[in-house]
Amino acid sequence: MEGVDYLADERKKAEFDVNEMKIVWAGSRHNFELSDRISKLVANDPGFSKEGRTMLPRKELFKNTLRKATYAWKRIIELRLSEEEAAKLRHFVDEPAFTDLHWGMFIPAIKGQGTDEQQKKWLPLAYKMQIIGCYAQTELGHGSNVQGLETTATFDPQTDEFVIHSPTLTSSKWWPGGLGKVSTHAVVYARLITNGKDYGINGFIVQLRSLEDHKPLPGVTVGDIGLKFGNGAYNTMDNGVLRFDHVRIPRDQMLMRVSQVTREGKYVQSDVPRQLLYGTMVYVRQTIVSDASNALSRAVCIATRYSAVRRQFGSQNGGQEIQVIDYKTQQNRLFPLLASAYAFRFVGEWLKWLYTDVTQRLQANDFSTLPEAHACTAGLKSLTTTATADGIEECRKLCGGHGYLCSSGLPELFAVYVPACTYEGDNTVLLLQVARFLMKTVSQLGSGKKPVGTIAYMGRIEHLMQCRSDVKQAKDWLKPSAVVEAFEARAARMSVACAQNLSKFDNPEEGFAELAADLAEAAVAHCQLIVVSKFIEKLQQDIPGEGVKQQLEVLCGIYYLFLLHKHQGDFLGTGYITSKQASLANDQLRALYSQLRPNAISLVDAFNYTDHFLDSILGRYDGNVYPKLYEAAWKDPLNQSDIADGFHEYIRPLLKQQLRTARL
Ligand SMILES: CCCCCCCCCCCCCC(=O)SCCNC(=O)CCNC(=O)[C@H](O)C(C)(C)COP(=O)(O)OP(=O)(O)OC[C@H]1O[C@@H](n2cnc3c(N)ncnc32)[C@H](O)[C@@H]1OP(=O)(O)O
Ligand SMILES: Cc1cc2nc3c(=O)[nH]c(=O)nc-3n(C[C@H](O)[C@H](O)[C@H](O)COP(=O)(O)OP(=O)(O)OC[C@H]3O[C@@H](n4cnc5c(N)ncnc54)[C@H](O)[C@@H]3O)c2cc1C
Repeated sequence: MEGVDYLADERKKAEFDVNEMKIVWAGSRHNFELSDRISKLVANDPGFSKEGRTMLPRKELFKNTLRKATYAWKRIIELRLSEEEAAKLRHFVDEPAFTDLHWGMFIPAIKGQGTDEQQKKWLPLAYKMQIIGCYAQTELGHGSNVQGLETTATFDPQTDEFVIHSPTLTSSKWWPGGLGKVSTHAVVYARLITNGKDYGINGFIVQLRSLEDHKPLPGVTVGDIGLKFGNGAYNTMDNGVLRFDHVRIPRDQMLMRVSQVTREGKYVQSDVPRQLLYGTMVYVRQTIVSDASNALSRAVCIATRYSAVRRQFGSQNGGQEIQVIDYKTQQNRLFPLLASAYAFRFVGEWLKWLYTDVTQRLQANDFSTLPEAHACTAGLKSLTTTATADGIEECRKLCGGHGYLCSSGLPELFAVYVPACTYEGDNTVLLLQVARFLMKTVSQLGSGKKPVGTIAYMGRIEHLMQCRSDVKQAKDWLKPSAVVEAFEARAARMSVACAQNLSKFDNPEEGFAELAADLAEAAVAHCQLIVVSKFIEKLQQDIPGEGVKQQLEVLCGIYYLFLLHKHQGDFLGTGYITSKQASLANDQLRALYSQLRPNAISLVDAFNYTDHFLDSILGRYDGNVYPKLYEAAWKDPLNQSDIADGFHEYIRPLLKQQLRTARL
């Protein structure tokens, strides 16, 4: 029945002020009001409908995305939306498109690596979308190893130009989003060669297509790389291939903030570190962490609502069966994901602060916090995207068979999300960057250099190497100090063990390669410590709203106790806890699940998602699942006629043949 809220009873059980929780989730009242307003604007506009998206063939799907992106731009102009509002609108349109790369990477690359003059020239064009750009770094042969890129940019002093060239097949640019069919320009990463010397990778602004007829410019070969995983999903994006045949660009299209080439062809390295060339990646990794909480919370919202609607077994005397959310096994799979969504939200907020801080310092030529910012963005990107991709798939399973239907929203969400584990740095490669940072920190411990920020705990290494947990009863695991010390001791001991093993090798690089799996685990332990600490720090703030803080305390407890349970081997193996203390942690975890249960639906309501954004029958706000599933099935193209296309060619002859055989 329309208009009935099938989850109303669940909502009545809430022990906290949901509206206040919405503000905590959004980060501020301003953010909440902004998201609320723009998400409704998008949901109520038929121009942004998602109807039938997963059924469209590629060409139509792609054209539909172009239509939506252009329509979004039209609305942004008509409504005079600010930059912040426009970004929100694109977010709620919820369809990967070339605009993500234009706004998310092309513009940031010019801002971060261009000189003031270059920014003045290119940014106004890009802001008005008079040029459309992408980020062309990865090649067919190299993605993770940026220093291994092969495209060349050779300076020609005769003409004051760079010659951009793809010398081999493997040097073809491969993957850049927005490149295949849309971008007019790209920031291309190529080896800078001048006076016969190779100075490594640098960014160059290169025009690819005519601004008149959109044809590729002479020397440019460009196209789409082909269909990707999933129905609809990331196939709305034109990930592209690009080859250059001696394409000439003016010298001033080399992005020159980090290094310059003079009119005479002299290479000049400025006093900013070369790593700033990787700055756009650091920026995007930071945004990916916040985005992990968006994607995970969506999946969790669907699985939680459906788990309250779905009933299986346990009916007595014809009464109702049990809601599957009441099974402890369902809670043990679902509630840690709900807690993780909140945990990633808060660590994302903190990371945004860290990024802003490091950016301000860089502007003042203070590069001291860059290594930590790199380690944090790389490590947290890896940790949160891995957990989110796994979490979305778990949510699909939590919804049983119906989760496998596209109308559940989960298959497409997974297919769109899962490449986040690979793009912007493969998750294992990024963990090894964190491990390098940790090994460097451990090796400098005796030098008098005090570790600060997220590795400050290493400064208490002597204590952390020998302390033992003092937990005596289950509720002792609710003490923040007990928890933080447990995660610190585990991370510190795993890092020190790696460092000790590394010291047995004559060649440190060989040792690093041999011990890579252990090093990646130490990096995970360090990153989990950051997430746990930031959640606990959040709880030390003043949080208004009846019962809000208490709910967050429950979620925080579930997040760290679930990790402790899952990684028991690390905590026991490093000798910080006993098996009795591990078992007490598990007792406390179960108790927290019971506390969370009545609040589960309201905790996902606090995400404030519209049904348009969720795009899931199982996750509908009103819980009216079965009639809508039934209705949706009949919309499938296969059901447009009772007799299937192909019946006369394939099924009828079969049946006839069976009849003949039967008569024989
Ligand atoms: C709202 C906006 C939304 C936006 C959404 C956009 C849509 C998203 C859609 C998806 C779009 C997807 C788009 C895409 O996918 S774009 C393509 C993304 N590609 C990658 O992420 C490639 C990953 N590879 C690398 O980053 C490098 O090759 C690595 C790091 C692996 C090695 O590197 P390298 O070969 O150089 O060697 P090294 O390890 O000896 O390191 C040397 C030193 O440099 C330091 N170092 C390294 N890296 C950084 C850094 N970044 N900042 C600061 N420092 C850094 C490092 O600590 C070391 O320091 P030290 O030990 O010597 O002190
Ligand atoms: C959907 C999508 C969008 C993308 N968009 C863009 C874009 O807009 N612009 C752009 O430039 N690029 C883009 N990329 C490319 C992306 O950044 C790369 O694919 C990514 O950096 C991984 O590199 P790779 O493909 O070379 O993986 P590989 O490095 O080849 O990874 C293969 C395997 O090798 C392992 N491995 C590699 N090196 C090591 C090591 N040192 N130690 C241990 N294990 C290792 C990895 O863990 C992985 O298991 C996109 C990719 C995807 C999937």
